[in-house]
Amino acid sequence: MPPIVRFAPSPTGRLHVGNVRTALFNWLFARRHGGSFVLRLDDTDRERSTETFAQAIQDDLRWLGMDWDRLERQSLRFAAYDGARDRLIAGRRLYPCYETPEELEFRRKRLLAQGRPPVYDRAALRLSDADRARLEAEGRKPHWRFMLEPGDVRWDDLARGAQHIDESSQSDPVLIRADGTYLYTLPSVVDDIDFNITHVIRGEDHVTNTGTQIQLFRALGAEPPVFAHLPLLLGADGRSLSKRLGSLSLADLRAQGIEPLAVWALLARLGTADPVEPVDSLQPLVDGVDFARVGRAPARFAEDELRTLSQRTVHGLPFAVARPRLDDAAASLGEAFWMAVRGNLAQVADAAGWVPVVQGPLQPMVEGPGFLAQAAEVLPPDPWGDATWKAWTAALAARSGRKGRALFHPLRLALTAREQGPEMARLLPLIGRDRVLARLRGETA
Ligand SMILES: Nc1ncnc2c1ncn2[C@@H]1O[C@H](COP(=O)(O)OP(=O)(O)OP(=O)(O)O)[C@@H](O)[C@H]1O
Repeated sequence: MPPIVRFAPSPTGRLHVGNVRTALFNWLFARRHGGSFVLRLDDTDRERSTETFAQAIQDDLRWLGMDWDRLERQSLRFAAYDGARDRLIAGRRLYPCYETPEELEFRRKRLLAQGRPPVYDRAALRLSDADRARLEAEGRKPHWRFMLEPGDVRWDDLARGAQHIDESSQSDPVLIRADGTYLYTLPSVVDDIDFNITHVIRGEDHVTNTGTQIQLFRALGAEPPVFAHLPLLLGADGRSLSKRLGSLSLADLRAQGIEPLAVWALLARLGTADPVEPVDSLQPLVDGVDFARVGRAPARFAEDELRTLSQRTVHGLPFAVARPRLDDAAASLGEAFWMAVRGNLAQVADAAGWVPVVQGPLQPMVEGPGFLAQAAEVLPPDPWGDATWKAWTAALAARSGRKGRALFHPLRLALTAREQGPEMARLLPLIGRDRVLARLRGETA
């Protein structure tokens, strides 16, 4: 059966590179195995989630070139969560509790003082109907706990290997707060069941919830999915990343002109057994995705590494990939122009800077006129091609007696008005004979 995976960010900020790494592992896994990818917006927290962030997350993922087969929003699914809640209550797996945070804290401290684990004692289960009625009459609202079954919960994690959590040492988790709002666990499991998620691929921040979630899947009559928990990505300083703090956002990288393929190449390979190297399509990353090759230590994200990789990516970027991001003038010059200039660009947008060199107008930089007049005299006739530059400079060397830098540099200055740049052999036919002649005469052309 083809896998169905999901990426489930909360729209409480812009995506950071850590979120993106988890997103792209999901996407790569789905594409590698012919499966599908669900984007699920965890927007049940109405105070912190915003529509602007929900849109921004989609924009950021689209900028990366990531598509999704299905989009879901938790805020539209409360009926499903309420249904699951009612089934759990009917099955006596969800029970109301009335303790205040202060009472719980007091009990926790007392247990610790006695040298016992601070596990919730299920006192609420011993309340009679009359006790509950009295508490409610006092104005107390219940929060709801999920009754864990004792013993080990085991799963084979695709990234971490065999795992187990002893649920006897855990407090029954609260699934619904006293104000009636759901914590993360129940909506997430209900969605995973309803969307037939086969593989939950996410950050290690969720490992500790997994035992409870597996029990919840079973309590709701479903088989748990396969899990893969990947190490969290850290900042270069070793600090954790957070959407709410705005750390290392994809939006910033985009504004800096970072190449999306470089983001993929770095995040898919960082901290794995495979070398980080530029790619010119997603295919090698799709083919190579393998959670067993991801190291167990948290990887650190270094922006300068990304910048270097981004430049190397641009240098090898096929025209078809670059074209949609070129301005009209650069795009209209076609593949030959792109192939000539790409090796000299820090980012795709910089191609625009080379358009006047090819198309004019350009004020040439000319040294004394004698040499350039000789150059004009031996300029080969049309048609021009890849070999023209070599033929021309050979003839000019013979004519002028110059060689090396003294031969080539004045030509580059006259024809491009720059000290450095793309190979002249490639630029020359793009500039064209008439414009070359004018520039050799020192005219703006
Ligand atoms: N540093 C990280 N490295 C890798 N994955 C991460 C990292 N931080 C979060 N994730 C993953 O991103 C997905 C979305 O999580 P979530 O929306 O809670 O992100 P968050 O950055 O932790 O959010 P917030 O800062 O708003 O709490 C989850 O699968 C989570 O495991």
